[in-house]
Amino acid sequence: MRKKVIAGNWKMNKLLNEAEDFVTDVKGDVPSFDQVETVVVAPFTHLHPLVQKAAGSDVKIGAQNMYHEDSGAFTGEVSPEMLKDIGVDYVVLGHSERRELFAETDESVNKKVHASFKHNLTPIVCVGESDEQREADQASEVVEAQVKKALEGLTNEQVQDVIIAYEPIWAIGTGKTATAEDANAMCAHIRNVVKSYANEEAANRLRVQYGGSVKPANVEELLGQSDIDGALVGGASLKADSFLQLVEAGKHE
Ligand SMILES: O=C(CO)COP(=O)(O)O
Repeated sequence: MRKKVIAGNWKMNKLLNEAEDFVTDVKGDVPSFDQVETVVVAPFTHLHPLVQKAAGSDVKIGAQNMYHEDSGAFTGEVSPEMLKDIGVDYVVLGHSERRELFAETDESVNKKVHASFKHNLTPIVCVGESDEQREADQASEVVEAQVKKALEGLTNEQVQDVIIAYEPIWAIGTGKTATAEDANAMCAHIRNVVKSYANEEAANRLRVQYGGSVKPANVEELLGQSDIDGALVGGASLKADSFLQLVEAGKHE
């Protein structure tokens, strides 16, 4: 059985004191790491203080992006080595907002995935189709191409530690959620795509999250599906009480 991962992607929200208060509020109430992985994915400026706030608790901290090189003349970028150095454990890669607004490509995501393994960061790789692509019946192939490129060149040992977040773009921040059945079908498709080039065991261990308007009211149905192993949550992760409800729903005994 795959352990669920509930990750709150704050995007560009919260000032430092609000972020610290949030972690202080939730850290005593989240289930143990053995029951569910709880990740707060925060802006770069907040990462180090949040790692310190979360120390000794079951809350892990993730970054929203990074560059693929260790160091050098890359003004404005943050390296995987820097993230690891301050105690960050996860990194979200290829979010649709980064693909759309900041020219992130499947190639750059693949480089970053390799860099995350070099520095022992767990990558949360985002994939998902647009409204137009879904309307044109291209969702499966779009997602398949994104997954194949993102994971290109990984070993089976690495593949099993990847987290893929299936986030249909039309469901992000819109209040529209994919039906639990549709979301599950795409998550199962993703696992089958992985099986076509990694071994069965690695593909069965890899976790696939759903993201897009996940909230306390729909999380249980989504997480109850056979191939949905967690959630990547924007809006509903910003308040401590709703975030805790989401994490609680991911818990197994
Ligand atoms: O983009 C998302 C998480 O990465 C989803 O955002 P919402 O939960 O606000 O729809």
